[in-house]
Amino acid sequence: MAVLEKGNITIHTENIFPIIKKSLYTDHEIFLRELISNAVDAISKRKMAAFASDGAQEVPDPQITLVVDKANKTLSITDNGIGMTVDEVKKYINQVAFSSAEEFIEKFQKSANDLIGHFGLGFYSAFMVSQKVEIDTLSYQEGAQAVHWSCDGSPEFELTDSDRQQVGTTVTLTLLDDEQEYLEAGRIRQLVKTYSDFMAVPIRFEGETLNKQRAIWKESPQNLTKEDYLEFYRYLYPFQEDPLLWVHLNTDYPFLLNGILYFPKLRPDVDVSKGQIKLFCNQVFVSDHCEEVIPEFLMPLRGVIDSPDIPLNVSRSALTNHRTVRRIADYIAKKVGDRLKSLYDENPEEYLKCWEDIGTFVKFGSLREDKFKQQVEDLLLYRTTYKAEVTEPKVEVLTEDGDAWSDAQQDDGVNPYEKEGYTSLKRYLARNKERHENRVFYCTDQSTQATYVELYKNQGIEVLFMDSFIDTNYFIPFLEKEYSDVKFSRVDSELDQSLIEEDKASDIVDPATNKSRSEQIKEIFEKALNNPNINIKTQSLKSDDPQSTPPAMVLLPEAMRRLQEMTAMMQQQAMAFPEQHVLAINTNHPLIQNILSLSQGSIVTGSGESPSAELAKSLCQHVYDLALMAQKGFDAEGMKGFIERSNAVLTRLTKQ
Ligand SMILES: Nc1ncnc2c1ncn2[C@@H]1O[C@H](COP(=O)(O)OP(=O)(O)OP(=O)(O)O)[C@@H](O)[C@H]1O
Repeated sequence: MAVLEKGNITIHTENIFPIIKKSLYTDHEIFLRELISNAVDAISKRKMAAFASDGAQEVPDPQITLVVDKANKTLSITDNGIGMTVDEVKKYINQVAFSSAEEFIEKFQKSANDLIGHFGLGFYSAFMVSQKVEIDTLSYQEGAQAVHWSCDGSPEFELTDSDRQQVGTTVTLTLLDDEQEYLEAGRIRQLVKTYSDFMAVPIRFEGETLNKQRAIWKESPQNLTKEDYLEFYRYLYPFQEDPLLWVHLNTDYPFLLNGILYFPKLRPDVDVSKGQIKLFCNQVFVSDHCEEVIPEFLMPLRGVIDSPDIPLNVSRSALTNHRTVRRIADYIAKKVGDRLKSLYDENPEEYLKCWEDIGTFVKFGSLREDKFKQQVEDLLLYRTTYKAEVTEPKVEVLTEDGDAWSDAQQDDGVNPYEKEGYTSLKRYLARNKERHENRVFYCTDQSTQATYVELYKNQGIEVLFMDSFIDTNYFIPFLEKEYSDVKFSRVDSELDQSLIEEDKASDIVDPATNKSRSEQIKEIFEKALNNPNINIKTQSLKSDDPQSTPPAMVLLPEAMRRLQEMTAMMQQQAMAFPEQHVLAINTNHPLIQNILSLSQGSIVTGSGESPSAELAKSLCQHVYDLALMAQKGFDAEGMKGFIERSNAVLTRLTKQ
């Protein structure tokens, strides 16, 4: 074996080997990713060369083979790629590879462990785990001489002839004593799965192919089926529910970017602050966390993004401010918005199916990013008490920026979302302009606010259900800021003028006391409840059938309730029922009128109140209990009291 050359590798840093070995401590495992990537590159170069020679050269099926030799403590990576000539080894290994390693180390030393992918150390990363690295290679070029390069981790190398017959390269690592884990089959499999799963060349080890190879995000969306996307998702996130929808990113200008982002079905126990999107660079896995590249509000998404234009050897903080990265983030947000818009326009059924799950996400995005908000503004849906009937005439919406609605109209002229009981805010406001301009009535809890909703519905007033956490705590205040004329009132905050009529009871004055009936009712209740925190108001609810309206309702004024909600949220507690609240007594209701008569008919005796006055008092209490129950239900103590009082009332009523 002729020694072709012995020499020193030219390096400028004192000696990079100790640095490679020690400083890159945490990430030793990436050596395999780097060597496999080189092998894949060599294979595609060979393909290109064959292509250029118009098929004059035959190219074998591409393959990378990993072999472990435990006795000799070696791990080798063999490819049937382009190979290297002596001159190429001298140039690419001794010079190029080293100088890029040097550059990398310089950067690395500056930003320590902060680098996102530890990319670009390339071939020399092999020295992190090896006491000796050998290259055995034969170039594809005709008449090339196979060469053997060997280096023991000092800047000295040796280059000799080799008797290799097959075109390609084998890199053999004699592992350091404390790096023996890389002789374990399980570890090798795990590394290939993690980093090189989507490399387009089969990676063979102990008789099997370890990698999946197919990177569908690099393929054209036209060639992919729904099943392809689902299968890929299930592969990336096994044992998870299927995603709701996905966006295929595919651009080559002004940066190269491919990827697929999925909207998962969010489970409450998933921590969405930790991104689950995988970052790749030319199909090589880089990181599970790419918070710096993805806009924060897109963090709940899953999937893959792959871009060689994301700089990987800068610190994470530098990455956030990097111009290309910011543009990529904007691009991704825009594409997500576009996808939602097209689904909204083209497939209302599918959009609605997803809405309950993606609604929070879309709202959060709107809160966070103005551009995104503008994009999805008209796609935000609210469940409503209004339901468009197919026979109804089309609602004309006059919005400043045109009728964004028309695209979603269907043949029958009825908005498909309204047919299903959903509306946009714009449509709600337009529809109710005549009756309550710029007022939105909403409900946050369908069961505890059912009485109120019913009351509004019966009077033909439309109520929106805004019952998610984000609605009550963030989104309503946000919408009020955005649309400064619009005010939101929860159905139980006050009784809108349109629900009440002139209180006849206030006109009827009792000559004996000089008090109106309303004042008397108020007094009876005040006395019976004897609680200064309850502000009693008398009002007359509009209805053709007063018996069907509630006799009394507990009201929590909007501003006061919101303040309490906010305080509770900041203290991370559930909001306690406000001590101070309004009790609106419906003077129109027969029960209230009966209580008044009962109370007036009572004779005050010397020893206290007459039985009918006492009954009236108990009934007042009962009316209040029922109003409270309709508002919030009872706690244990409240329930006990309520049952006791109810039994007492019933006993009294059945006494005769
Ligand atoms: N298996 C191989 N077959 C053929 N040539 C190789 C092989 N491995 C390395 N080389 C050559 O050595 C050069 C240096 O490799 P190295 O991995 O250090 O850097 P790189 O691949 O050019 O860049 P990167 O920093 O992205 O890894 C390569 O550009 C290539 O020309």
